[in-house]
Amino acid sequence: MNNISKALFLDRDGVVNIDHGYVYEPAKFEFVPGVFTACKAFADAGYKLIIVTNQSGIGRGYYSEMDFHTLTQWMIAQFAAHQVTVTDVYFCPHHRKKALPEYLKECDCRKPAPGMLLQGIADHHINPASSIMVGDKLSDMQAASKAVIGTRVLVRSGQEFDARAIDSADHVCDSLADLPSILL
Ligand SMILES: O=P(O)(O)OC[C@@H](O)[C@H]1O[C@@H](OP(=O)(O)O)[C@@H](O)[C@@H](O)[C@@H]1O
Ligand SMILES: [Mg+2]
Ligand SMILES: [Zn+2]
Repeated sequence: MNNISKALFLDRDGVVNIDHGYVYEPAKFEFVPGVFTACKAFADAGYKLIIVTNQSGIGRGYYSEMDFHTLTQWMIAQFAAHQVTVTDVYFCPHHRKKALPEYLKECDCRKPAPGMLLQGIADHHINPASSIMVGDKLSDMQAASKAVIGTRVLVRSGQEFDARAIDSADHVCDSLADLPSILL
C-alpha cells in the first residue's frame, strides 16, 4: 500500500497541553484552549492525528512508563469525548546524558531525531509531503525537517525560542487553535 494518508503530527507538551514541566498526572494535564475544536477541524479535513512526544521524565526517573501510558489513555479518552480520534501516540523515554541506565542512550527517536515521525509514517501509510508538524521547540521543527514533513508550524507555548526556530518553521502562531484558519 502506498503512503496515501496525510497526518497532523503533534508535539504534546506545549502544543496539546500547557507545558508545566514533565507532566505525567491527569490532574496536572491542562489542555490548551481550543485544542479539541482545532483537532476536529483537521480530522474532518482528512488528517490523521499522531502525537510524537519526548518523555525524558521517564528516563530521568520522575515517573514510569506505566504512568505515561495511564495518562495517555486518559488523554485519548478526553479527545474521544470531543469526537476526536487520536490515531497513535509515539514517545521517547531516552536521554543521552541524564537518565537511568536502561534509558541512557543516544537514540533515533528523541527529537530532533526523526524516528517517531518516521515510525508513524510507516505504521499509518502517511505521505509526509502532505502532512503537518506542530511543535513548540526548534527540536520539533528539526525532527519534522529530517522526516521531510511538508508543513512545519511553531507555536508560542511560553518556551523560549530563538531566530533559528522561527526560521525553521513555515508558520508561527500563538496556539494550535489558530491553525485551522491558517491552513484549512
Ligand atoms: O514537548 P514534548 O516533546 O511533548 O515533551 C516535552 C517534555 O518531555 C519535557 O521536555 C523537557 O525537555 P528535556 O527532555 O528535559 O530536554 C522540558 O522541556 C519539559 O518542560 C517538558 O515538559
Ligand atoms: Mg513541546
Ligand atoms: Zn528515544
